[in-house]
Amino acid sequence: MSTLRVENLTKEYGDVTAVDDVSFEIEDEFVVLLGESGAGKSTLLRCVNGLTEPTSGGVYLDGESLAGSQPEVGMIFQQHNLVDGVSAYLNALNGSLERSGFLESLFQWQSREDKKRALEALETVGLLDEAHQRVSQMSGGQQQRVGIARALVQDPSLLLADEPVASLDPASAETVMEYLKKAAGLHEVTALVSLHQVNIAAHFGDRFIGLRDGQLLFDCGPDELTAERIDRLYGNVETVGLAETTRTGGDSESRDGTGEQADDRRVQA
Ligand SMILES: Nc1ncnc2c1ncn2[C@@H]1O[C@H](COP(=O)(O)OP(=O)(O)OP(=O)(O)O)[C@@H](O)[C@H]1O
Repeated sequence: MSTLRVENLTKEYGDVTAVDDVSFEIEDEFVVLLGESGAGKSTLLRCVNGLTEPTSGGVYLDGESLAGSQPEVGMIFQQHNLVDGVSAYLNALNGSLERSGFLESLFQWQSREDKKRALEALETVGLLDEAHQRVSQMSGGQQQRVGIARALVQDPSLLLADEPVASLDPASAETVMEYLKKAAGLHEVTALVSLHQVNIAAHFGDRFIGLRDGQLLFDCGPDELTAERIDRLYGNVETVGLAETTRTGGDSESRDGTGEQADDRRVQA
């Protein structure tokens, strides 16, 4: 397990501050990054995996600065980023490219260990029987599971996923999230996953970081993911029908240091 520390991270694009002085630390958890479109989720994840250079602040994995692309960081994208014309197995095996190198991957010089890892990763996401099927013949959910397998083959200590289920129907989205959470647990990786579906987030997250206009609005556990917090994040739009009124009587504190009390409505998973 690894510790990810994001410290005063800021990313500006001209006049737009996409990520605004965000700090948090996560360890051994499955953390969901919530926020509406444009809140800065993708930019934050891209800064963490080195695809985007922050304007200021830093990102550290186990105390080491994460600048530039890092093999310890596995990334799952919304659009799979798979090679359509080849099998699920070869796509999964491609994850080893991040560790071994381009030539080895091009000539399929991956080690026996890598090949074993690719099959194990496909088994983790329930696709061992489909290992030799072309990705282009698979459903969107299956393709995303291949994307998870590929990230696992990279043997990361930190798993990032940017809206991994945004383009899937609700049932497939649940299935993919189940496999993603299982994979993170089995491989003991810290995971940071951006989602905009609050109900799915509430079902799977161990912890929730809310971003609004690039700023950290809350950082809380499942008991503190209240409808009021979600309303503030989305402006009363997305929570219609999601929030149930339940009286908790709890007095838990938020982790964002505001000392704010959890209100008495919680989002139902
Ligand atoms: N390469 C870029 N150049 C200029 N502005 C950008 C760039 N990338 C993001 N932005 C801006 O930064 C802000 C945050 O965008 P970002 O994509 O990180 O948000 P998001 O929460 O991931 O939203 P979405 O889910 O729609 O991608 C937005 O105002 C966006 O227009």
